[in-house]
Amino acid sequence: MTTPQPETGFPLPSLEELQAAARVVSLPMRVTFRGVLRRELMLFEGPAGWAEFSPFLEYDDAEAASWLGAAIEAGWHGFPAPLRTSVPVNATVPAVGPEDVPAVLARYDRPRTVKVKVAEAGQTADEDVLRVAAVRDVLPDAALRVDANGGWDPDTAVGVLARLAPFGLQYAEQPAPDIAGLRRVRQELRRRGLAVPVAADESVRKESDPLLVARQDAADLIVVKVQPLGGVRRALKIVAEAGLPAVVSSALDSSVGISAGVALAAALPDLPYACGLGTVALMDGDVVRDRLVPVDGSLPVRAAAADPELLGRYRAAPDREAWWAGRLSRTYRCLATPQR
Ligand SMILES: O=C(O)CCC(=O)C1=CC=C[C@@H](O)[C@@H]1C(=O)O
Ligand SMILES: [Mg+2]
Repeated sequence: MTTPQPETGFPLPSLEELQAAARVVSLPMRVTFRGVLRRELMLFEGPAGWAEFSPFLEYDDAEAASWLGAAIEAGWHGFPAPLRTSVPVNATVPAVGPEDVPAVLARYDRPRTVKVKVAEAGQTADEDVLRVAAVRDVLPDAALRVDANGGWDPDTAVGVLARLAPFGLQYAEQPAPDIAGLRRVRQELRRRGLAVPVAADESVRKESDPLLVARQDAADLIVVKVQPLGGVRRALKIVAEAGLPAVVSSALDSSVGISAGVALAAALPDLPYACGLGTVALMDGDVVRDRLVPVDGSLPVRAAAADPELLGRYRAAPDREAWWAGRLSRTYRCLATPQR
């Protein structure tokens, strides 16, 4: 172990130790999400438990560094003590056609909250409205939220949210690409008397300063994800410093990564919203036998250990293992010698 790193706040195992503990898998999805039908990820078996390192393939090494910090926390240091034994989660509906909405929702056991993806590239506002309407038809009493992933400009966001507001929206996640856009959407929604709170996701996890959105009063709440924010402890600190309500969400992880999200949700002093941690239900394969799939709208707070047979079944092809080994070495260097 090294001395505590400024980036992570805790010592790092050596690269050789990480390499020896690493496995790479490719998990099939049931439905396209973020444009992918397979989720590739690296797992480590560390002394404190199983850990996931799964930055999306297009991320560069500098962006992936905080994801590796989160995995090292999970595998080598463990999580802070939980304050609760289960956490409420939302169902997630990808940008599917309205006819596919009932089948997606059927994968979830009694959801009370649903997040619906909107503003998908190549789709129209009418498609968003039809998708949200289809969810409302199936679940008349559920809390509904939408996630635009920054896909609208501020004017479009306000226009489409005005059409979606009558369905009853708990909040709109990242309705515009940047902090200035979020501020404008928030102000304009208020001016028009539309009671749709604005949540920041990419404007927290992709900004060099995750607190900027709170300081600039650009959102009503923040979405926090363990891997991009560098671990459970760092995410807890960001939430405390932001002073805004937080929603814990996934990065489309296997059950191992989801267990870290659950650990964060379990350790937050306040958990006012259901967590976006139900995404294992969208996957067709997992590395854990007792998968962290929501039951009766919630997940238990517990660790998740990868199973040797499943690791073998979903083992990635040799060229992909080599790619991940290269990414691990480069990302480790970024983490051990931070630029900032
Ligand atoms: O929050 C949820 O309900 C599920 C997780 C989720 O939506 C996401 C997971 C992974 C990558 C992101 O594009 C996406 C998000 O934007 O929140
Ligand atoms: Mg989001």
